[in-house]
Amino acid sequence: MDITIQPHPIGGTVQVPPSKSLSHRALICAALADGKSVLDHLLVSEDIVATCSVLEAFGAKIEKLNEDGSKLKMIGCGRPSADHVTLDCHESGSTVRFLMPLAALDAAEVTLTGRGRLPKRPLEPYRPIFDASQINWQTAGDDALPLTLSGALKPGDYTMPGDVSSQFISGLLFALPLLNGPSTLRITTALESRPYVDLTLGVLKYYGITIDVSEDGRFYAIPGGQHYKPADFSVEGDYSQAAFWFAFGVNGRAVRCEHLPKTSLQGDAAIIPLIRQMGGQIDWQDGAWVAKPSARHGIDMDVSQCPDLMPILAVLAATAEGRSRILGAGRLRLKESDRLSAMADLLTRLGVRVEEAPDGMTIWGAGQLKGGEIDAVNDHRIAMAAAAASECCSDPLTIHGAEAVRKSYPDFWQDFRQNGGQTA
Ligand SMILES: O=C(O)C1=C[C@@H](OP(=O)(O)O)[C@@H](O)[C@H](O)C1
Ligand SMILES: C=C(OP(=O)(O)O)C(=O)O
Repeated sequence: MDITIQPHPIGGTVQVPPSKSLSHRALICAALADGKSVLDHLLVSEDIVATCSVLEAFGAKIEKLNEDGSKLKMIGCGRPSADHVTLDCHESGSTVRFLMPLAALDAAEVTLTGRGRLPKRPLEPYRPIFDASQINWQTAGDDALPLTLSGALKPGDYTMPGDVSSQFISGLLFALPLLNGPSTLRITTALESRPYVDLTLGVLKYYGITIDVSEDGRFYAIPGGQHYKPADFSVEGDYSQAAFWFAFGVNGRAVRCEHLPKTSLQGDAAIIPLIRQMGGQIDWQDGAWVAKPSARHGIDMDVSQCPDLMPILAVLAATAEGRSRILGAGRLRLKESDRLSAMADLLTRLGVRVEEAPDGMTIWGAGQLKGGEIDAVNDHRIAMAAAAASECCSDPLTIHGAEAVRKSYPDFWQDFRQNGGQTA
């Protein structure tokens, strides 16, 4: 789907969609509990559909309690039991990494498949752990999806790099407590995207799972024989998605983002101090964050703990005065697209001077951007960052592949239009 945007200031009030990360976690924990949990204000998007379909293949039962499925009753299955099934993880890195250890919990044979770029995104950090459990790991020879696993995950003392994806750590934290003995997990590098592991620990605790973690987040002691306890859960708004609206607000007219808590375990809440550090105005007003039109200057930003913010931070840098540097972004090349090269290409096409590096980029603020055509490269965050950039374009901007937003924010273009976006 192509969308052509006539540049126009964006402003108004937005109901921020539910957190994708928390929606995945609440669904998984409720599915592993032995009993009924009511989950409310869940995100409804392609990635969440993927997680729900795998959880149902594990034996969980899902009953929608409203039309779009944002409220549902989960009848948990306790321990997953999936044998000789194919688990379609769509394009969701969270789904495949969170659920792979659970799929290998018992001596089952399961095949995991993926779509788009998912088969190319790393899975090998799990390989030594699965090999240690004598789990048979069968692919077409490139460690990628489709992947067939058979065998049973065993308790043990495991190690894992912390600079590929935090999702591998979360995946082990979901599964290891269910084993019949204790395990430990030691992170062998710096831990990046650590807030996501903290998010996992928080939801696990809410569902009755206890894990001891060291101060630096690089050592986990996981008692076995634990049971998830059913619990109702209501999902808070998504700071990763709110970030796009904050950019609209500081570059256009004021934007009020509702359904966000003032503080959150979500790592992308870092967008607020980052915008303020640039000189942008964002205030907590009557129970919501309000981003207001405000000039900004360039800054240096380390995104190693908040990688999903990189696309919108690149746009905020391009529309600020002076130079900005984005650092700690090497892992952005491993997402739904190579986001570093995608954003360097997008901004260059819009007339911005960008210097790309292996793990980041330098951006010279251009104030006003040119119009033109860009490709969302099948990446929801690139599509939404392009929309944010369009607000500062002198001419219309056409986005090819704008439908990519359905992965995490299916109503994005509707919300965009409702807040002043002019699209053809
Ligand atoms: O655990 C999660 O919910 C996520 C972790 C992050 O991945 P990495 O840990 O690979 O950075 C992030 O990019 C992704 O959108 C969601
Ligand atoms: C990378 C993302 O998600 P996932 O890893 O779950 O595909 C994202 O939402 O930007």
